[in-house]
Amino acid sequence: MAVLTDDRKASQLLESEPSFPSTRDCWHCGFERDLCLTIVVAGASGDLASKKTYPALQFLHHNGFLPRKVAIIGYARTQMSDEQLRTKLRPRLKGSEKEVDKFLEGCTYVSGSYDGSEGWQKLAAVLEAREAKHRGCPCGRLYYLALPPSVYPQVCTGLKTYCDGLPSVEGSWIRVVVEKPFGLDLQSSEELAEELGKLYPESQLYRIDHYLGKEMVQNLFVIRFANMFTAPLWNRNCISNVQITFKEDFGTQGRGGYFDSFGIVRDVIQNHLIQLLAMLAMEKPLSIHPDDLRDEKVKVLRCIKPVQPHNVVLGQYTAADAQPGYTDDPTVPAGSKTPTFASVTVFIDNDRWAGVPFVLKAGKALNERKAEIRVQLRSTPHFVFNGEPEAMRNELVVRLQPDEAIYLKLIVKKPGLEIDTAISELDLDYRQRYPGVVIPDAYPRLILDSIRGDQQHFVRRDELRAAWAICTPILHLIDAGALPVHPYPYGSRGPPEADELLARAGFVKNSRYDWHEAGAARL
Ligand SMILES: NC(=O)C1=CN([C@@H]2O[C@H](COP(=O)(O)OP(=O)(O)OC[C@H]3O[C@@H](n4cnc5c(N)ncnc54)[C@H](OP(=O)(O)O)[C@@H]3O)[C@@H](O)[C@H]2O)C=CC1
Ligand SMILES: O=C1O[C@H](COP(=O)(O)O)[C@@H](O)[C@H](O)[C@H]1O
Repeated sequence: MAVLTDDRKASQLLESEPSFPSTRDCWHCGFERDLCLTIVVAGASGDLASKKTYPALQFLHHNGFLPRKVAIIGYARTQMSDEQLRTKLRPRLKGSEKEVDKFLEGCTYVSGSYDGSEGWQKLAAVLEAREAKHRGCPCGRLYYLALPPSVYPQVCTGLKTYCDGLPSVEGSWIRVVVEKPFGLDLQSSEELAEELGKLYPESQLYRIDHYLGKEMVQNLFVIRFANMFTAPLWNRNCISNVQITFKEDFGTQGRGGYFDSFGIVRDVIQNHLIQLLAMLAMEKPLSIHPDDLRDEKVKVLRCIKPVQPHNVVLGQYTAADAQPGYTDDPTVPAGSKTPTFASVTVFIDNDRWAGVPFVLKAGKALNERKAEIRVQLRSTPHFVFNGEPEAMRNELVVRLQPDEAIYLKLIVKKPGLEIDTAISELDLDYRQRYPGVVIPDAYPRLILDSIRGDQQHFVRRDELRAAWAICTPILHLIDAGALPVHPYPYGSRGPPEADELLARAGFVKNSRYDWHEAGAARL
């Protein structure tokens, strides 16, 4: 129970109890209509909160995905009034002024420290007062930590100690949402998990990896297990190699100070790309129950041996075409060797995948922004047609972004009188196939899942452990400066050594593939 020492403050807080003046019925929420939901955004004054958390909440609110009895309370150390918070958030929110105002009316702010008790007591008083007004209703409290992980233990201790007093109404719950990075290596991640685990059981912890909230990542599960044609192909007999690629066409843009202590392997590969790998390679789960799915992800991740140094290429971007190099960023320490590019090949030691290279590639300041999965099949044996048989390979590409698409490169007869071959494609372009359909961003989906209590797209502790186990030895070598970091110009495809690694993985690039936008002249 909260202890509030100052009665005057308590009555003020009670008077200012917020709620959304939403008239929209929450018909498709999938949770109790009566739920009194309070979302606490800890770290509300920060970047993540204003860039991602609040806009995602506004999206859910605007589209009727939040229950009617909902309030959003920001909490952070910065002294700010409710109105100042609203002014700060306003430019980040979308929609008409009326809609934005409606959302912001339900957003209030409490300031307090993360390590003391006073702020948490104030917050607890607000929560309890609000829930008392809705006596008899089940209450949900979503504690969203938009904060650096270094303060998670303090914040969770404060929340647990002072803000754990839920009314005893059936269906009431408390959930804690945390953001990566979850540690710097296996040991520090385990220590953090241990500390949080003492305060909140796994069932209450929602670890966000926002790639799991992307449309095409969730689609992977369906493509793999709802289609008959994928099942017989999805193994070492048919698949030659797999590439999972993340590319950004911009550098650290002033975030270099943060990035420099992590590097691209911790920033993108250990989490997002390994999660994609698990979704791509796991066995079919018993059911779509979150734990059945996560059990399978853990199993496949545990079959992956730690990354070997000879299977790694690292890079760091340098200035080119008036674009600054990584170390030109004033927030980056001079002479830093932190990789902004990495390509790593891993192998899955199980019956399905033994010997198939999975190349995980991530880089900043490259030639394009793109995230995709490329499954390259083996060449057809005894190729009786003209052309280079090695290069005539089927490829299934799942493009996560930009512009979601799935295409299968297919060998066809080149139209005409001769029997000649060409590579064409079966092409599912989401913009064309689903015109006008808005594909929601990852954050609204994941926040909605956490409100619904669905942990399917959140990282379980044993998954996290398995992912760190794959990357930790190589990270220690990188940290020790024991691996070469190749320079690559800003805006290029990365260091050429990465293409050599890809070639060693058996990838064959077919230079004859000639893609035309729909409607343009074809072969
Ligand atoms: N629905 C749609 O929108 C469709 C679009 N297309 C488009 O057609 C174009 C060609 O498609 P696709 O063949 O799949 O993709 P790309 O030609 O872009 O790339 C194919 C693969 O080859 C690699 N690669 C590229 N250049 C080299 C190189 N010089 N040496 C070694 N490897 C290289 C790429 O790596 P890396 O990514 O690291 O450069 C990637 O793994 C793309 O722009 C694609 O978006 C095709 C079909 C459908
Ligand atoms: O987690 C991170 O992801 C972003 C890329 O996310 P996306 O949804 O825009 O693809 C990346 O820029 C950032 O460095 C990393 O920390």
